Amino acid sequence: MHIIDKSDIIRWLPDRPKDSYKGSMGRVLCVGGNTHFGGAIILAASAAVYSGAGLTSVASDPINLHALHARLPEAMFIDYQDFTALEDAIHNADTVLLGPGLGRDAQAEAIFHCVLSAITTQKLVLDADALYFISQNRPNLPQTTVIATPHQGEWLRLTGLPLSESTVEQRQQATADLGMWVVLKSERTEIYLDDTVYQNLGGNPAMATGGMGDVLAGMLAGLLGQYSSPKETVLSGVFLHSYIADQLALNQYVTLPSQIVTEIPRVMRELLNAKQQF
Ligand SMILES: NC(=O)C1=CN([C@@H]2O[C@H](COP(=O)(O)OP(=O)(O)OC[C@H]3O[C@@H](n4cnc5c(N)ncnc54)[C@H](OP(=O)(O)O)[C@@H]3O)[C@@H](O)[C@H]2O)[C@@H](O)CC1
Ligand SMILES: Nc1ncnc2c1ncn2[C@@H]1O[C@H](COP(=O)(O)OP(=O)(O)O)[C@@H](O)[C@H]1O
Ligand SMILES: [Mg+2]
Repeated sequence: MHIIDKSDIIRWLPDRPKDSYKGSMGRVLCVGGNTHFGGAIILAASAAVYSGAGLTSVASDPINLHALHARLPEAMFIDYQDFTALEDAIHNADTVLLGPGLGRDAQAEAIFHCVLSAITTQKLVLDADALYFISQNRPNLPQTTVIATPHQGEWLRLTGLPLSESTVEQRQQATADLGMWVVLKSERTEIYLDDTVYQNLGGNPAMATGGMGDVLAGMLAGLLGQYSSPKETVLSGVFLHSYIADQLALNQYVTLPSQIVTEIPRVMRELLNAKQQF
């Protein structure tokens, strides 16, 4: 098992090219947020925007429209019940995040299948209720980069393997069977990328707050359109999420997911400055 190394993260950080424009910095679509869990998709979309994504859209229940725009006017909005608009939005994106706050009812299931079948080349991040539907239905996945971000409960539901009573080799095999890259979240998050496994040593108990995983999923989606290597992106996103949380925990008893979001641009700048000093 490899340990994620800060010097690699710094080296991999993309310089924002001088001729960058919004269309070249990643087009992200975040799908989720039912009438109860709008906060989950708003946090994820905020994390994508603050991670530097050029264009971010949210496909959600219309009840979340005003809250989204009050928090994040940078995001565009689609009613996720309008499948024609949803499919168009997927085809206009280069990365899709599916699951935070989606729910598990029949409407959520229909949206889940609509997104899976509309994906062509888009990279796909699956979290929360999208992972629930994967574990229930075992659908065919699109032939593109697919990244799942389960917590231990979601991992158990997906694979039947309790984290504490399984070996790395068993988890590697289970990941290969799933046919996705897996970010297995815990206090020592493990990242399963094909035949290589990484561990992230960052993170702390001040992160034990609802919405913290939604922010990680949004960061991964936001970064995927900016890095050239998806593997480096996943490792960088996991590292940055916990690195920011560890900085905040020096002065805070608890860290709010939205506080991680607002720190992302500053910390990425700090690490980019370190890269440019070499
Ligand atoms: N602001 C919002 O709108 C927010 C909305 N959210 C949305 O809520 C929806 C449901 O998501 P979920 O994660 O709460 O539910 P689920 O998938 O059933 O997992 C819980 C089960 O797993 C188990 N478990 C074991 N180990 C665990 C671990 N380390 N971490 C966590 N769980 C662990 C756990 O065991 P227990 O705690 O009961 O012992 C329990 O049996 C989803 O749409 C999500 O996006 C959230 O994102 C928060 C912010
Ligand atoms: N004690 C802890 N130590 C390190 N990281 C933690 C701790 N508690 C939570 N986290 C991190 O917070 C995130 C929680 O994700 P998740 O359970 O999906 O949250 P939510 O669904 O509420 O958004 C993961 O990235 C996990 O690694
Ligand atoms: Mg979660």
